[in-house]
Amino acid sequence: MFDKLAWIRLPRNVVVGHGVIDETAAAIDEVHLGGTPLIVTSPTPRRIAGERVAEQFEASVTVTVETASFAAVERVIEAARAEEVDFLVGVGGGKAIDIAKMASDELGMGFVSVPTAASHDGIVSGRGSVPEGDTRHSVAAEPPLAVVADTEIIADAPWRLTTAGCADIISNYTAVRDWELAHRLKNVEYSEYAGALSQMTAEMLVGNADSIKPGLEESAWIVVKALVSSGVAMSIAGSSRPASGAEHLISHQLDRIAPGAALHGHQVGVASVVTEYLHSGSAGRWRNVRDALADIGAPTTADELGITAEDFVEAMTTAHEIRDRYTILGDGVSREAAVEAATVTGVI
Ligand SMILES: NC(=O)C1=CN([C@@H]2O[C@H](COP(=O)(O)OP(=O)(O)OC[C@H]3O[C@@H](n4cnc5c(N)ncnc54)[C@H](O)[C@@H]3O)[C@@H](O)[C@H]2O)C=CC1
Ligand SMILES: O=C(CO)COP(=O)(O)O
Ligand SMILES: [Zn+2]
Repeated sequence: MFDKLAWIRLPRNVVVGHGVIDETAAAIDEVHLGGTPLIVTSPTPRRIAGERVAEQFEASVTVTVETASFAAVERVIEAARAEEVDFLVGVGGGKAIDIAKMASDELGMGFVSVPTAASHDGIVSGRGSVPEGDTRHSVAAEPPLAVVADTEIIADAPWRLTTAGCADIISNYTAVRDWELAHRLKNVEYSEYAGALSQMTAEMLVGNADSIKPGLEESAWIVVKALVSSGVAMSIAGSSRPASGAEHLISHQLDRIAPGAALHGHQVGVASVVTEYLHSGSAGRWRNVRDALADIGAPTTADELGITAEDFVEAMTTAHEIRDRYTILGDGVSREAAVEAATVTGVI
């Protein structure tokens, strides 16, 4: 019997442009979501965008979250049930959006994604990324029915959030290499479409690096398009594999070892310099990854991340334990190999 199944869930409305925050209710109405929204946001995005979304509805409820955790997801679920809302809107960075999409999944309610920063490629994906104890889960979550990305708001956000989003995209190079490796060595299911889309997204972003500059709304436009494209690759794959390999495992480990030190995108970018070195050696493409990061002004060293050499090496040597995801880290790199890779690449 033919037993393959592809169930690809994509957003129906993706609205990107200047001032489109004020079209949020219209974009929601078009996908036939009605009633009272629960707006899931964090303090700054609430002020910048959450209130502008809320005022487009007769009634709404807002919950403010601070961290990506299962406890925060539970709190949102309880609020949604207590207030008898009809659908959820995530307004903010990656954490608020992840919490909203995971709560929506549990509640069986529609989800709408309103990113206020181009800092991560989870704005479209049907995945949530949450730490728990010693592990980091990549869980299936409700993909957005609509995405509303206001380039005016996103261009006004601190520039480092945009360079983090670029670095999250640049890390697709190594994520795809890890995925191909896992396919060859461990027979992990691989989608050529998703792999090619993810890699092409990184290539296009790097090709447009000259147009990605602070203060240009055009930059927000280019980066949001890339983040959407990368999220679609994850939806096609049905996993975060096209956009998350060993560099993400190292970053997730850094979140545990040095919490709050740097943005997710910046961490995965620096980590991808060393994982590219592990893939292709000293003559390989790690310089291209480093130069692409440097061109858009993202960190290329542990020091620029605010992370000590010791912590970075510890993250490299323990990252394989965080999740059952085969990558170039195999069953663990030795301390000597980690120090060598991080030193040759100038990361430490
Ligand atoms: N589910 C998925 O497929 C993916 C999930 N992620 C997750 O997303 C998270 C990283 O997302 P980030 O956005 O980097 O972190 P974040 O959500 O913590 O946002 C970073 C900071 O920027 C603030 N912020 C957002 N918009 C702003 C604006 N316009 N002006 C001023 N401040 C603003 C936020 O309030 C927060 O303090 C991680 O937890 C990561 O694992 C990342 C990529 C993909
Ligand atoms: O950050 C991601 C893609 O950029 C996905 O992270 P996870 O693999 O933890 O879901
Ligand atoms: Zn990421």
